[in-house]
Amino acid sequence: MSAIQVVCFSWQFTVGAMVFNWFRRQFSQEQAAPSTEEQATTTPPETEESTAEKQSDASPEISADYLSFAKAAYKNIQQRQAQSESVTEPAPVESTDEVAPSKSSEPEATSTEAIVSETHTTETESVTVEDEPEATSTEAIVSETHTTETESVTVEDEPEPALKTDAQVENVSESPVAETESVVVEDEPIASQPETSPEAPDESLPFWARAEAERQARLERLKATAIEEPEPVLATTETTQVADEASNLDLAFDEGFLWSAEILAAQGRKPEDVSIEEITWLKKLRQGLDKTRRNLVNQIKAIVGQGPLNQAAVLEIEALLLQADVGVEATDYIINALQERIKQEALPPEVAIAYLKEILQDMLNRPLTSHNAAFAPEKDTLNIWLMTGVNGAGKTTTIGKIAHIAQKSGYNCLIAAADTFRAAAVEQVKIWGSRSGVEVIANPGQNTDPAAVVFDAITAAQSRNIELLLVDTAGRLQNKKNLMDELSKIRRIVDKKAPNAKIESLLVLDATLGQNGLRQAEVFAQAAQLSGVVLTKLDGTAKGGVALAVVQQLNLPIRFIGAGEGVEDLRPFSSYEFVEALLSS
Ligand SMILES: Nc1nc2c(ncn2[C@@H]2O[C@H](COP(=O)(O)OP(=O)(O)OP(=O)(O)O)[C@@H](O)[C@H]2O)c(=O)[nH]1
Repeated sequence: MSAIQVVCFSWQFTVGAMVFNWFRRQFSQEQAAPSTEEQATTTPPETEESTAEKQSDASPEISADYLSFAKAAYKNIQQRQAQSESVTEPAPVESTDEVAPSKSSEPEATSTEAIVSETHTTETESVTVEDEPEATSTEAIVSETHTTETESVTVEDEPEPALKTDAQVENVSESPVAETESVVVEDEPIASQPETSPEAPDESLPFWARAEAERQARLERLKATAIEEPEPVLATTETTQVADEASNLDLAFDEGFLWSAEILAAQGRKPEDVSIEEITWLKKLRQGLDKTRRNLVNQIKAIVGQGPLNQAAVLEIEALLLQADVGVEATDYIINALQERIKQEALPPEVAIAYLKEILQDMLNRPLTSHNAAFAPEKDTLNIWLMTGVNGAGKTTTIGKIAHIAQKSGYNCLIAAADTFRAAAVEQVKIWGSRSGVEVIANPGQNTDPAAVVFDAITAAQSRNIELLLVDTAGRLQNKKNLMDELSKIRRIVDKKAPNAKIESLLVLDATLGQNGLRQAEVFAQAAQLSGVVLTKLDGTAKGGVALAVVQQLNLPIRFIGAGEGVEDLRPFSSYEFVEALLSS
């Protein structure tokens, strides 16, 4: 094995360990594993309860705990990045380029080549594409304040071999924070670890440790049949040690980092499990919902802060919700629920907002009673996700982004370009496929039968042990009947050719269209046996409230949300995180 290959493999290993698995984040709670990757989505009642508690209990002590959590999380992120960089440093750009054409088995590290197969019977077209660097938007900035001087540190998560960040990472590793990173774990008397007292969390413990202890206790009660995998004491000791060290640092975090860390802490996450990718996404989500929040929340806060709701206040809230495209049905529901509680007593604004959060989260989770709570492709099985939606909603982009998440999360993925109605759509999906290093099955002819493409794609998927087949479908045909016929035909082919596959039919909806998008949705709902929604373009719209209208009117769960055009700008939906971002101060 050549030196170049050795470097490349060790680099890939590091990348594999570092890359955040968004699908696994969804899985973990379902499996009741003691990993800390819990999602509020899958346990709404408990999360709601704890959310409300936290909202109404924002004492200075808790704030201080959140701050130490953020510091510890930041330090851990730094530590991981420094470690990863020390391994990746020897890999120069040239060596990656050299290795890439040899088709390494790890597309993430050397995804410089993607093959697009055409389903044309006689012709197979290979397209080599250039390496698309990983999105570098995973950025968290904190300023580190030492007694006499202030130094800015930029941490940039760069799971891919982007040498341009060397300087930044060097900076980090040279900083005083990095110097204190060596963690001593032996002989450190740890008086009260969360693991040792899950039943009655010690009040003197930091907030995140109490949340973790409570979570452990909950899990103990719930998972009678689950495999017990006690957390190694070493890890806990390490966390505590890091937290202690970190809390001694004088760090001034940017608001987005702090808020994101709080959101993760509130879900029982431990500081060492916080990934920069999650922080970056949460910051982006909150920023994206800024317009909706400004229009909606600040005004609602002002109204509910005035005392018990009177008729005029109710009308005002109603108008605000309708303006945010929450829709009539969802608005009625929210107003009724609010009135139920607030008309009798005057609540402080924070408590009223906490209650509003509970109502919204409850609404967003309601479709999960009739659909799977956890949403991720099943490993070692063929999962087929049919993507539907009108042209321009972000369907192709969404397919590309999901393919990217799937690749990074270790799934074998394939795309079927079955939107043959529009020639450009096939080209577009090929570009996205190549960005993620995912193969695209297409038919070069125009207006060819989309069902034939789907048939070929399933055949290819079955012969190659593909775990996730993403099918792009046409969004606009000459008339509604044609559209319905085509979607029904595709569905028939899928059901017949892959009877054991796990099938999802996802509607991609453009949030900026608000209520108009929902009217289109109804057409698709009839034709495509929809099982979920992907809400795109939440960034920069004042109509973020449409998420509530979607679940209320369609009774479909939101599975992903998009908040940007980049490949990293789509993530699995968490009702807890969405509501927190929507209603945060
Ligand atoms: N701001 C923002 N733009 C997005 C988002 N998702 C998609 N877009 C943009 O929306 C436009 C349309 O996206 P497409 O993926 O081409 O939409 P489509 O539904 O496949 O439409 P056709 O390609 O016409 O079939 C593109 O310019 C995307 O970059 C998002 O979450 N935020």
